Amino acid sequence: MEGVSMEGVSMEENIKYPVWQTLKKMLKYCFKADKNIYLYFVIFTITGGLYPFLGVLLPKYLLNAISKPDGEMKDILTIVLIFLALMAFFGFIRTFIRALAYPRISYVRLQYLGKTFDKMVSIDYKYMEDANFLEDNSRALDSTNSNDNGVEGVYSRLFDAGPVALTALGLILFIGRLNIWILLGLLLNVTAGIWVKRSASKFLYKRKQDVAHAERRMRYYYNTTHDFGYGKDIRLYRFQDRIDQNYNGEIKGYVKVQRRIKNQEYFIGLLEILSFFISNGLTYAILVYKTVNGMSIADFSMYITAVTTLTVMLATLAEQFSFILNEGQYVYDYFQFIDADMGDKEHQDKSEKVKSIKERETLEIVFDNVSFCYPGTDKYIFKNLNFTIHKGEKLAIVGINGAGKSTLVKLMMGLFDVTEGEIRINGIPIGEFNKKELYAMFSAVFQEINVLAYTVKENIACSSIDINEEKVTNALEKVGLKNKINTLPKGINQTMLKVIEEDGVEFSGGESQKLAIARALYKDARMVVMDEPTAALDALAEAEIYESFSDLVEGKTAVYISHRLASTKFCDRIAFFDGDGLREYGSHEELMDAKGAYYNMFMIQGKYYNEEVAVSE
Ligand SMILES: Nc1ncnc2c1ncn2[C@@H]1O[C@H](COP(=O)(O)OP(=O)(O)OP(=O)(O)O)[C@@H](O)[C@H]1O
Repeated sequence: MEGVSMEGVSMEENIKYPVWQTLKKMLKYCFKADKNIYLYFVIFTITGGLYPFLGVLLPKYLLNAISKPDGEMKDILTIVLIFLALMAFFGFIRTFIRALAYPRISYVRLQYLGKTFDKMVSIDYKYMEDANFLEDNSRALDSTNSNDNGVEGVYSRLFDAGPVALTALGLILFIGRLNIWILLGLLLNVTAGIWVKRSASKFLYKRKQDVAHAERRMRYYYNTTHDFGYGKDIRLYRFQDRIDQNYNGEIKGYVKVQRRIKNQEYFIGLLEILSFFISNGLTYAILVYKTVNGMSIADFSMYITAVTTLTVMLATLAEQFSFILNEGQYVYDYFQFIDADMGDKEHQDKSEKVKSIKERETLEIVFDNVSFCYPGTDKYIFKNLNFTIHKGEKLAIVGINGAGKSTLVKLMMGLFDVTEGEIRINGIPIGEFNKKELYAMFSAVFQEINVLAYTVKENIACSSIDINEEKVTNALEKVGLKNKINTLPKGINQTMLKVIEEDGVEFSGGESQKLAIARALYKDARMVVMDEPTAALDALAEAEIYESFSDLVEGKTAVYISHRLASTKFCDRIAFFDGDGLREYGSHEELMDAKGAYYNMFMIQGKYYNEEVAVSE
């Protein structure tokens, strides 16, 4: 695929792209999405294309009527009225059709935007944790975000270009019959205009990485100062000065990029002015010469209006054409982005080979000589890791911060691909599963909880159809949220968050965590993965979850990551990770007897609990 590196999905700074192919694709897409736009285009082109001719012809007819020796006021008025009536008629239709078509064009653009949503939620997870991913693709993504640029900009300009092109064509034939040099002068002017705009845009496109980089950094300051979440830390730790200081540095960087772009535009803009002078000089010289040699004043006036109108039309056409060329580039990036396989395409050959395991079969997961570094880094989080999570086993994963506990579960669930080695689920390498099937095997609760602006029951069932309300209520009861739900006016039908509905309910951190556990319970997948699921819970709620843990994971293989070592007691085995990988593995009793790293950590944590208990006693 031209210009796109599949691995990093970063666009090369290649400013060539297949314009016609891109436009053809856009036109086909528009036809599929809304055929009426084509009908409107035809009417708009005819009415809008004829309209300017009225302005060109009016002066000639008027001057002829006025200069007639026996000319009457009545004739002049009739001419004016006929022209005005025709102008009003064409003008009205043109404006009316445009008003009908534009919302439809916006609708088509929103369909493109919807496709980016689909894409973003189905591409491999590894892209979501890649800091450069959004930056590399920002122009492709932005191309669906505005009414003025990108997809909608190109459609609007194509729509508007119809009448302009029709008028220009008529006037070219009209003026061409009089004198070909006037036309050539005008064409020189237009070509220079297109060239100037295209050069400026190419330069801007080449700098797009710099611009996106500078904008991302600027946006960071906007987000941190506007996000309530940062408000407390910024005030209490006096981050204001630091923010000011850094922001001022960023502005300088941003302005530097903008200045380079504007300087370039300025220099090439001077050439455009030069071509304008040449073209206009030529036109006036030829028309004056012709009038001196016998052409009537009425014709002089008509040709001057025709040339002026054609100049405006060609300039508009040039502007539209350059705009389409320039913005089309971002639409091309958009298509490249949508069409690129980022793990979201079902492969014919792969789906034939796709393996699956029996419906309710309990899972066994084997890490076979697994090594892993995050994409774009060379630091190994694991090297030659070997261990097995047996069928039905409850494994606690504990260890120091940054040891790779969360990374381990991300690998196990296929969110990242291993760098070396293999992970197998019931003997099948995870790469051979269909991604949807793989994700369906896990009920997971993560450290970060994401509540969506849907109803409580939709947040738990993760669907809006076929919700088993009894199952929802049971899950809520098991995680201790029943009382909370009973206080909500609409119960499980209450919308969450205030982003969409004003009466949306906001849960506390702990309540959201309980909701996430309820979601995992409802999913009832074959394996349960809990990554710090009780970090935000109070001691009572935590104890309740601990007590009901066996019930929650009954008959399933389960992995429980926690810094609270008390949680390890209800697990069958413990895997202790330090910065160098898996350090200790065994049951709680075995590891305590071994008096190693786990024993030390357990004793240190226990010491403070015991002291606290002693003090309170
Ligand atoms: N997307 C990422 N890209 C690059 N490095 C990452 C990424 N996510 C995590 N890391 C790094 O991987 C290492 C392991 O992180 P991980 O979150 O797995 O540790 P953890 O054991 O779960 O830590 P904690 O106990 O603090 O939650 C850390 O050094 C972290 O900085």
